Parts: sequence; C-alpha cells; structure tokens
Amino acid sequence: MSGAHLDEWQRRSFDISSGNCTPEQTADAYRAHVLSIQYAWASSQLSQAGTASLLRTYSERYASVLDSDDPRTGLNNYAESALHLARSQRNYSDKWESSLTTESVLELPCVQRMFQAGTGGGGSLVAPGDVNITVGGEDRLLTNMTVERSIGSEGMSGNPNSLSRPPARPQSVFSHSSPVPPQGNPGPSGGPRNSQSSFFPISNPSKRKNFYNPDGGDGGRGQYGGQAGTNPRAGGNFRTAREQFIVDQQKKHSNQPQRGQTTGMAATLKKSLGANRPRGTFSKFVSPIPRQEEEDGGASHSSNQEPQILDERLKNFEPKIIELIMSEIMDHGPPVSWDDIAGLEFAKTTIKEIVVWPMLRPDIFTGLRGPPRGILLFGPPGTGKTLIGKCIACQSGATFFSISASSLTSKWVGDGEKMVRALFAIARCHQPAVIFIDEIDSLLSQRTDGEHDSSRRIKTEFLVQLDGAATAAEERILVVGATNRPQEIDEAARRRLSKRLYIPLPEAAARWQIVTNLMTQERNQLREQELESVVTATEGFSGADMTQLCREAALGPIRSIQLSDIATITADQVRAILYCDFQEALKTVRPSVSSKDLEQYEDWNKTFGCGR
Ligand SMILES: Nc1ncnc2c1ncn2[C@@H]1O[C@H](COP(=O)(O)OP(=O)(O)OP(=O)(O)O)[C@@H](O)[C@H]1O
Ligand SMILES: [Mg+2]
Repeated sequence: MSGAHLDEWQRRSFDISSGNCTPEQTADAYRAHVLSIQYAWASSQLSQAGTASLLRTYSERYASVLDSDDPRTGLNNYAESALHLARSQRNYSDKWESSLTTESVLELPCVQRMFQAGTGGGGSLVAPGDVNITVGGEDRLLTNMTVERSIGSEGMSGNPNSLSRPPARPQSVFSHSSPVPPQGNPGPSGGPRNSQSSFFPISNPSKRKNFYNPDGGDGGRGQYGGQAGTNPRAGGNFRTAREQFIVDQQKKHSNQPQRGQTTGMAATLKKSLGANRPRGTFSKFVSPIPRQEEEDGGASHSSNQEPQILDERLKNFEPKIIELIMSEIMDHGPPVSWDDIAGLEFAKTTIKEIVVWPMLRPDIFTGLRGPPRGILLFGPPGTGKTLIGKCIACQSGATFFSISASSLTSKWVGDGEKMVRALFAIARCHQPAVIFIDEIDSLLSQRTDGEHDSSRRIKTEFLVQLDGAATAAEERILVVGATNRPQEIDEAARRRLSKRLYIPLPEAAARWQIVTNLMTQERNQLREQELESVVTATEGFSGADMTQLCREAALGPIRSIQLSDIATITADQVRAILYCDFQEALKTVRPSVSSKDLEQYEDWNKTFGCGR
C-alpha cells in the first residue's frame, strides 16, 4: 500500500507538466528521459531517426533548464543539489567532540600563560598536551602526536604546526570557536560538534576538498558529489553537470564506433546541447549533418534523405577525427583577390583555368578537358605560394581545406593515415573541394628505408587517396600543394601532382606593383622616378622581401621623431614616407634567396615544371 502511495505521490510531484516541480526535479526528469531513450536505442527498441528526434527534443529541454538564469524555471548552477548532498554527508570528524567551552578554555594553563605574557609574547605558548578532547564519549589527553595524526586523517597533515603556532591575540581563539561554521564550508552539522574544526580552521579550500574526499574519487556519492561538495572554484577539473553530461555522451558514443548511427546521433546530441551556448571542447565542432540541414533550410528534416547518405559515407570514421578535420582544418581567412598577387600572370591564368572555371562549370570541363587531380606550386620562399592558396580559397567558391603537412604528421601520431582518409571522405561530402597542403614536401618527401613507419603509411594513404580522388569522373576534389623544396618530393607524388607551376621571384613590374599596393595604404611622397630606382635596386628580392622593405621604410618617419615627442605627437603630424627612407631601408633589408638556390629551382622547373 505504502509503495503504491509513494508511486502516486512521485507521479504527481514529479510530473513535469504539473507546474509543481522545482527546476532541479525538472532537470532530473529530462535527464532520466534522455537516459531511457538511449537505453531504448541501445536495446534496439527505437529506430535511429526516432531516437535522434527524441534525443534532440529532450536534450534541448534539459539544456534549457540548465542554462536558464530564471530561478523559477532554470538552474544556473546545477551543482547546488549536489552541494546539498555533500552537506548532509557525515564524515569521520563527526565522532570527535571537544569538551572545550568558552569557560574551560579560559582556565587552560596555556591560555592563562598567554594572558600573562601579553600579546607580544614569542615562543610556543600553547602546549598541545593540555588540550583535552572527548572522543566517542571518552575523555583523553592527547599528545601532540596523536592530535596531528587525527588531523592528518582528515587531510590536514599539510600543516603540522597549526597547533603549536598560537594566534596573535588570545581573542582570536574564541572567535574561532564560534558556533557559526566557516564560510563556504557549512560542515556536517555545525554547533558544538564543529568546535574541533573551528579550533583548527580549515582555510585552504584544497584541503577542504580532501577533507570530504580523501581518496580523490567521488566516494560513491554520485558523479557530481565529490567535486561539487567542495568549493567549485577550487578544483581545476570541476565540471558543471551539463559539461559532465556532454562528456558522458561523447564517451558513450566514441565507445561504439562500429554503429553507423553513432556519428549522426552524437552529432545531433552535440548540436542540440551546444545550440544555446557553444563553449568548451565542442564549441568548434560543426557536424556535416546539421550543415546539410542548415543549407536546406531545414527542408530535409522530414525526409532525412541527404543526412543519411552523408552519414553513410563517414560512418567508419571516429567522430573525434571528423571533428578535428572540420574544426581545425577548414580555413576561414581574410579575403584575398587575384589583384593582390603581383605578377605571376602565367601561374594565375593557369590556376584560374584548372581550378576556378572547372569548379564553376563542371559540365564543360569534362573528359579530356577535365581538371587535373593535383597541382604543385613550387618556387623560392616568399614568392606568394601560400598567398595563391588563400586566393583559391576565396575565389573558387569551393570548400577549402587548408592543412599543414607537419600538423598532420606530428599532431596525430598514429592517426595520420586515418586523418588523411577522413580528410578525403569529408572533402567528397563537401564537393567541390580544394585541399591545400602547404609545405607539402614534409608530407610527401622521398620514401626512405630508415623513416618512421607511421609517416610511410601516411604517404602511402595520401598517394592512394590522390589517385582515388580522380577515379570517379564527377568528383570535384583538387589537391593543391605548395613547397619551396620540390626536389624532396617523392616521384610517385610528383606524378600525381601533374600540374607543376613555378612561382618565381617577382620581376620588375611585379616589384613595382607590390610597392605601389603597399604604399597606397600609407601617406607617401614617392615620385615615379624614385619608385623606379627602388625597383631597380631590388633585383633578386622576393615578394616577402619587398614587403619587408616597405615595412622598414615606413618606420623611417617614426624614427625621425624626437624621442620626447613620441608620446604626444598626433598621427597627422607624422611625416610622409620619402625616398630617403627606402634608401635607409635598403641598407638593412637583403634578398633572402641566393642565386645558387635560384639556379636549382630553375633547373627543376626545366626538368619537371609545366611552365613555358
Ligand atoms: N606576388 C606577390 N604579390 C604580393 N605580395 C606578395 C607576393 N609574393 C609574396 N608576397 C608577400 O610576401 C608574403 C609571404 O608570401 P607567401 O607566404 O605566399 O610566400 P610563400 O611562397 O608561401 O613562401 P614559403 O615558401 O616560404 O612558404 C605575403 O604575405 C605577401 O605579403
Ligand atoms: Mg608558404
């Protein structure tokens, strides 16, 4: 009977729609819903689509309760209830009772001596052996040793002198024995029982943490109790319940990579949980499925056709790897136009021909006119190879994956080849796509006997993918590699990067353009003749060297200001950049490419390059 009553009471009290529930109860109820949906999915009682939809609904509701700042409907801090749990937790020190009262303390010989010595008395005035403490009803005279040991068991052994060091004024002893518990640590019960801990105040929050949680675990008090019961700001690894929930979800799903639904479900759940206020580990994650839905303006919600296909294609990849590629590799830089790149007309025209137009008109560029699968931009450092990559990203209209080969080989050691496979798979889902690999020589250098196995596997995988990317005629994935060490590239990779474009040092006209472009941003009084002289004097300079020269010259007017005026001078009063500033700058800025290096590039270009 009483069981039935309890059920009925629970049903009424915890019915979320009843309006009687506290936010804690509502949050618990939603959380329970989420768990039961997951259980139903795990035991195949629910379809994937149904599970995803239910999870989305309940996770969003749960998140909205957690996130709401309104005390009537939301929990801004879910840890409050866990704190409540910890408050009612009894611990070892509960058995300890002190017989000290205000009167008995006054009679203690050590206190008497302290009074007699006055406030300035040095030395150890409190004799620990004089402290009489009642343990479980028995009176014992504790020695210094035993007191220390018992304190140590409560996590206070870090301060063994706490007993022998007297307070500066006797009054402070009494203020500590106040029945009011120390702030932030209400203690298990307060009152006289607390006098022991009041006499040795626990001021360090991390000690207090040990006090409640000596083994460092949660002590069986639930996943939030161990941390939340202590000062939440003290523990570096404190998580709110919402964060803990998200972590639990991710752990759960990453443990089930063999199920195709995992990616979709995890993505859906993260989306719904992160929708209100993205932060932490998941703030950057952009799932391929929601993206597709967003592009369709939510129209595919009902049919769920397209997401299913995308999910299928990525089902063998761990969400972690997909997340890494989506969040770290996709590049969103400042816009760069073709006009920002000075000179390099041949390279620019060729790239437009094989990258931009085929992306825009795939129907015309078919068969023999089909674009190559890979391009290699090679040339001396600082000549604009990376700049061209950025320009392709902005101008081609394709999804742009910009990865640095070194990050692929070092950051995810062991996962390198999986990363490469996932990269191409995601690129296939986001066609047309350009995969730009800067410093490609470090990824596709010659294979040697002594090299590490994992880097050899990455190379092999890359070559396979590079071939595979072009097998299906309709696939529009282009790999663009940039290097200033073309000689080091593996011959198999060289063959696959079939369009090899030399990016040389800028000619006179290009150098003119670079200086003019940069000088339009600053006030200057450079005459045409002077500009001509600068261009002549910079034969052999790379684009980066030219930029450096202009920066140095731009500092000339600043250097001419008196040191005492620099704090007060207005921007208008700074003089214009003059030719003499360039002359000064030319004394310090030198070309960074030697003529010997240049010969090597030109030789390689003659042998393997595709230029005229
Ligand atoms: N052709 C150019 N037109 C305009 N600016 C250029 C040009 N070439 C280089 N620069 C300037 O030099 C800077 C460096 O260029 P970039 O990073 O593209 O060189 P890179 O060829 O990739 O060099 P590296 O081989 O060392 O990576 C650019 O940010 C730009 O300011
Ligand atoms: Mg570069």
